[in-house]
Amino acid sequence: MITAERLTKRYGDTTAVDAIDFTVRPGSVTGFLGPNGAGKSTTMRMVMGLDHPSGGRVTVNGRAYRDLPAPLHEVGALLEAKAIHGGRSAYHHLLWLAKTNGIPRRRVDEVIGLVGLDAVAHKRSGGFSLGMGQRLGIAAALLGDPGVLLFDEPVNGLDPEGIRWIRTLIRSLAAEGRTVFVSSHLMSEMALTADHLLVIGRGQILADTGMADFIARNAAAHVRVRSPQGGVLAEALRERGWTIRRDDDGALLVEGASAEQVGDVAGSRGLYLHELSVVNASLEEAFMRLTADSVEYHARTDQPVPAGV
Ligand SMILES: Nc1ncnc2c1ncn2[C@@H]1O[C@H](COP(=O)(O)OP(=O)(O)OP(=O)(O)O)[C@@H](O)[C@H]1O
Repeated sequence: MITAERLTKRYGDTTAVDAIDFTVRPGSVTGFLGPNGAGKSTTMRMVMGLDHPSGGRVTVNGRAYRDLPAPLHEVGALLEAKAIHGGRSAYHHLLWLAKTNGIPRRRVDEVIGLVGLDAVAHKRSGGFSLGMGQRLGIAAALLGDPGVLLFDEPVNGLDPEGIRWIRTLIRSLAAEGRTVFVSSHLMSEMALTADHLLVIGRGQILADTGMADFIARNAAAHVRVRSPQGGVLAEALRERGWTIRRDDDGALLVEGASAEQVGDVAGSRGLYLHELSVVNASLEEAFMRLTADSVEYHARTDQPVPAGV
């Protein structure tokens, strides 16, 4: 369990983390979402004792990181760009970590097998691909068999096979009853991985809720309809009081109506339809709506359709 109470971090005039309270619970994957610069990495670094809070506190299983008697057995983390001595092999890097933390040598072989690095374990890690480097970082995080795990952008730069592997691993760690806290900018991936979400914007918690609940509250399903007479159809739909937007390919996105209602309006005007479907709300849409005010720089791409198109 990870608990933050009034956790604060200031860098000069910047308040990176602003008196936040949250609890990350065992047995499920908690996703940590927020725009660039929201304070995710800073929060994770404070959990791992790499940054000192300016105020408040954060604990792992009730203790601050520096007070944990055997930290590697309590919490493991894959943070951004791990500094690993490139001249060392994966095996020797892990063995050195194990020795300095009183972990038996056989556990090194175990974690190497677990992350699938057996074939390259004795090669210099300096020549590792991004994916192999991530696997090595995860092996190090798992070395002490900790009950709490943090992953900061674990799928950054990975190929689809690597992404799927990490997703399966993260889900299985939570299924074993561990506390798993993971940040990612890949919304589609987060939607498949996390059960619970903690959303941060400008250093403050914007949402702390279950995945399904978050999407239902912050985004609505809509109807997508495509017609060769799109302009006439848009006008007819707008007359019914529904909000219409135009998708990149010219399709109309209708909010507040069912597919049947949209089809009936088209039918009553004798308009042809080339497509009519319900689009379920996505995590990405919910995230964009919730954090719109927390993003420092953003471009509008989804403009309402002007009247008369
Ligand atoms: N060492 C530092 N010195 C000064 N400012 C910092 C430092 N680390 C982070 N910040 C600032 O704190 C804020 C939060 O940064 P942080 O890296 O925690 O955000 P993040 O949510 O992880 O962003 P990203 O998604 O881009 O990785 C930003 O405004 C950042 O510029």
